Parts: sequence; C-alpha cells; structure tokens
Amino acid sequence: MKLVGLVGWRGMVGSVLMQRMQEEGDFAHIEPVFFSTSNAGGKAPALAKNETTLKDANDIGALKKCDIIITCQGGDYTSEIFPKLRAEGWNGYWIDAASTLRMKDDAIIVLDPVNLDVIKDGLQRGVKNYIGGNCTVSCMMMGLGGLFQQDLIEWITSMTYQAASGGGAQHMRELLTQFGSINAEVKTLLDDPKSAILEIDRKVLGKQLAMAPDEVKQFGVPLGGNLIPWIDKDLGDGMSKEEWKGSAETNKILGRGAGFSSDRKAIPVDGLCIRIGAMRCHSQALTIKLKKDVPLDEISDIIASNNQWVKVVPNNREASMRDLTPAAVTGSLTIPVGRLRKLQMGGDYLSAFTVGDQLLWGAAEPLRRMLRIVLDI
Ligand SMILES: NC(=O)C1=CN([C@@H]2O[C@H](COP(=O)(O)OP(=O)(O)OC[C@H]3O[C@@H](n4cnc5c(N)ncnc54)[C@H](OP(=O)(O)O)[C@@H]3O)[C@@H](O)[C@H]2O)C=CC1
Ligand SMILES: N[C@@H](CC(=O)OP(=O)(O)O)C(=O)O
Repeated sequence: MKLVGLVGWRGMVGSVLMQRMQEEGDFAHIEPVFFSTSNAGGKAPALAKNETTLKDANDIGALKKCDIIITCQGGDYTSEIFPKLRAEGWNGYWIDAASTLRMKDDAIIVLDPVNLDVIKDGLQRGVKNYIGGNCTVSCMMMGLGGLFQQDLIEWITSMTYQAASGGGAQHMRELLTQFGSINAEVKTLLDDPKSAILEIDRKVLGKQLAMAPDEVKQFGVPLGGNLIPWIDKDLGDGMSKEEWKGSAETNKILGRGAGFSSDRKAIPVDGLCIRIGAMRCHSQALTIKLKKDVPLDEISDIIASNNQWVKVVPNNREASMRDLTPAAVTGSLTIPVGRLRKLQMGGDYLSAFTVGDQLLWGAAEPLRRMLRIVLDI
C-alpha cells in the first residue's frame, strides 16, 4: 500500500481534505503518515494507521520515505521543502494546494472533470507534480466547463466576491472576531428599539476604524462590515496576483496559449478580485463574450450537461436568493450557475453568476481526486 505523506492537514484546506478523504474512503487505499510544522512528535489524528505520531514536516528524510506527498501547508512551505526533497533524489508524486509550482513546466494544474486529458498526458510523460488551481479559477471552470468544451468562449471578465476562508483558518477566525467586537460596540443601542440608527452607524464605523493591530493582523484592514478590493500580492502593474491567476491558470488547465500548440489560442480571462465578509465559498459575476449568439436555452443545456456537479439556477429572484449564495453552497460539491441572461451589448454577450465552495472544488477535491488517479495507475 502506498505511503502517503499528509502535510497541512490541520489548515483550512487540509481540514476539508481530511473530511472528504474520510467520506470517500480514501484512507482504505493508503498508508497515511501525518506531518506537522508545529507539533512534531505529537499525536497524529485518529485517521492515522500504523504511524500514530506526527512527523516533522521539515524532516526531508521522513518525507523521502513517502511514495506520494499531499500538502496543504502553503506556498512558503513548498518553496522551502520541495526543492530540497527533489534535490535529495525523491521521485515521488507531489500533490499540492499552493500556487508556488502551478505555472512550472514540469507541473500540471489539476481539475480532472475539466482537464483529465491534460492530466493523463502528464502521467504518460512522467510528470510527478500535480497542483490544485486557484480556488476561484477552479470553481469558475467547473461552472462553465460546457462552454469551454464547446469552444464557445471568446473572452471572460470576472468580478469575484471571495470569502474570508480563502485566506486561511486564521483569516476566518479574524472575521468572526471582528463581527463580535462590532456587535459588542452597539449591543446596548441594538437592544433599545428607540435608539437612533445613525448613532449605531457612527459607532460601527468608529469601531471599524479603531480596530487594534491584532484585530486586523491577517487581512490588514477590517473586513467585518467592509470589503477589501485587493487579494494577494501587488504585481506593480495595476493587477493583483489573484487577478493574474485568472487568465494564466485557466489557460494552463485547458492546455491553451504559450507552451501549447499554436492552434489552441489563449482565452483572455480578466477582472477584479474582491474580498468580502462571507465565511466560505467564492462567488463571481461573469461577463462572457461568446463566439456566436447561442440561444439561452441551449446555453443552459450546455452548462448543465457538462458535469454532475454544475446546476443551472433559473434566472429569477426567488431561485437566485435561495440557491445562488454562499450559505446555500457551503459544504456542497454543487456548483450553481445562475443569472444567465443576454446583455444589452448583444446576443453574444452573456452574464452569469456562480458560487463554489472554494475549499472543496476550489482546493481539496481536485487534490483528493488526483490522489486516487495516481493510486489507480
Ligand atoms: N483557503 C482557501 O480557500 C484556499 C487555499 N489554497 C492554498 O492552500 C494552501 C493552504 O491554505 P489554507 O489551508 O487556507 O491555510 P491555513 O493557514 O488555514 O493552514 C496552513 C497551516 O497553518 C497552520 N496553522 C497555524 N495556525 C492554525 C490554526 N489556528 N488552525 C489551523 N491551522 C493553523 C497549520 O500548520 P501546522 O498544523 O503544521 O501548524 C496549517 O496546516 C495555501 O497555499 C493556499 O494558498 C488554495 C485554494 C483555496
Ligand atoms: N487566493 C485565494 C485562495 C487560493 O486559491 O489561493 P492560491 O491561489 O494562492 O492557492 C483567496 O485568497 O481567496
């Protein structure tokens, strides 16, 4: 049975990965070894089998013994450990949630319901690095897979609404703490139905602006009752790194653009990425320029029939409010796509709104499925 190293299993993505691996019985097919960067020697989770002690995630010798390593530890860990591991001659499979290796020539971004052909080609060629894509890109591609498959998309602009958990466990905790301190600030006024709403409004703003550094340590500014119009690094050209991933990763997943055959031109995907005070699930409003004016009912059928997880939500107020929200999607593999309508710009301009649990299809699920693909080789 393959020895599978699990790193980062305690984090936001890692916790969801453990949950999904348990639900799908993946542990029956592997010999797990749990690693930790902060508690080596401690007790491994109950999912452990023979090795019940946490190994040191920085111990190259211990990592080298694994046939496969799945890491959700983050980019800094990957940058530090991966090169050392390969330099030591380790030739195992590296399956990783972090963005670090995604665009490397010897890495494949995995989203098997969309690019199983690209993955299989990589396995054939002896590629050993399989990387989960950016959460927002993966969720968008699961939703629009049918339009990509039928080569109907000329370009896409996306405006994203990304949940706090996209930053990690600590970020989600920070947002909840902020909500708590804002509520505490106005509780007395809220309890008095006669209190002036502008007084409440003033006190909320006052609290937000006066948050202590440790209350905004993860996001840098208050997110509770606010939004942040920037995610990830500043590339210095007006674009955030999160926004850059849109086109770069979509096209790598599809095997289009630079580095692929010239007849597979890249599809421009560009827009703004925004952090909002949702807990989990990333949403995105999309404007899709179609290559031709396809009737809306045909578009719905193409989207709905692409994979078993996408669900077209009828474009009406009630269905949208019920089924097209983070609260409706959290914890589910369903990828709803709604608000489908042609825009005033013309019959080849399509609007869409989609929500995906970015910890499932946006992170853990492609990794878990890639593990099973590797185990089945
Ligand atoms: N969050 C998301 O939506 C997505 C994240 N990713 C990527 O996945 C990687 C991991 O991200 P994510 O899971 O969000 O990162 P987290 O910060 O949630 O977890 C990373 C590590 O932080 C350590 N940690 C420290 N304090 C805590 C705590 N209080 N609770 C849990 N873990 C803690 C854990 O390591 P230890 O146990 O060793 O101390 C954990 O493995 C990143 O590269 C990220 O870019 C990709 C797609 C989506
Ligand atoms: N950057 C995304 C999460 C994610 O996908 O991260 P990365 O692309 O760096 O692995 C967010 O903050 O919501």
